Amino acid sequence: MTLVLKNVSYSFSNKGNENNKVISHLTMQVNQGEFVSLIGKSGTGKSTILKLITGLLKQDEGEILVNGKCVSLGDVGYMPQRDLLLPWRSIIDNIMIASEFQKELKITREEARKWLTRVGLKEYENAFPNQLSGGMRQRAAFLRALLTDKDLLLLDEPFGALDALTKKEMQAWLLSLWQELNKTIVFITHDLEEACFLSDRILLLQPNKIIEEIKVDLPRPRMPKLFHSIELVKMRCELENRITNETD
Ligand SMILES: Nc1ncnc2c1ncn2[C@@H]1O[C@H](COP(=O)(O)OP(=O)(O)OP(=O)(O)O)[C@@H](O)[C@H]1O
Repeated sequence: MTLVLKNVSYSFSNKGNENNKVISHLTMQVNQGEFVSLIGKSGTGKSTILKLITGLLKQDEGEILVNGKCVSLGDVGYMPQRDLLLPWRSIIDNIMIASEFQKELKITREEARKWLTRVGLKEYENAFPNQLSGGMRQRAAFLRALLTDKDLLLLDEPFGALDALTKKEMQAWLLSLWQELNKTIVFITHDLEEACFLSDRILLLQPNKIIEEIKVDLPRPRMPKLFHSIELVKMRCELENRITNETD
């Protein structure tokens, strides 16, 4: 599974107005099995890029190809920034929803329960989304995205609403699953440490719409103790400088 964006531009309104372009001549590639994070200040267009990849939005110009073919809605696994759990279905039924539509990777209720246990939601399988905290809903939505049979997963700040400890657990868990399930992941985050810890590459979107690439050469498998390593701390500082310098 290779994702390619070639010369992609998008404006929300006044189409064709150069000054209003949210995405301008963006070219990027994500290779099979890669973990790539998109970072950048608020409003630089990160979520818009994911919506373009899913097919929820259609680019004004350029091409978006998965394995050489144009993407259409439903080709990729997507966890949007707002969780979008179905309010009338219990948590376990929300998790099971993908299984109802896909041929491969069908999971049984028993398996779904095991997954819920792994994300600390065992007691909530029969609860409804409005009975859960923001962080719990986020974990359920994350699980739902993960348990699709799609090779490409687009995750928009999946751990944004989690407390620091749960977040560290979920990050380590995501890495082990990413390897186990051989997924390709595009991940949005504002947490620079998280981007360093998880990614093979980081794409930094600057407000001037230039995209910078940073390779993360930290060895794998990565364990939480890596957060305290000099290499990761240095990389985090460098990213922060690159983000702040841009507007200086
Ligand atoms: N539905 C919309 N209609 C009009 N403009 C929009 C819409 N959604 C986003 N925008 C604008 O497009 C730009 C990019 O938004 P986007 O949500 O992609 O940024 P982001 O980098 O993901 O931000 P954040 O980090 O805050 O989530 C912003 O200026 C935003 O105001």
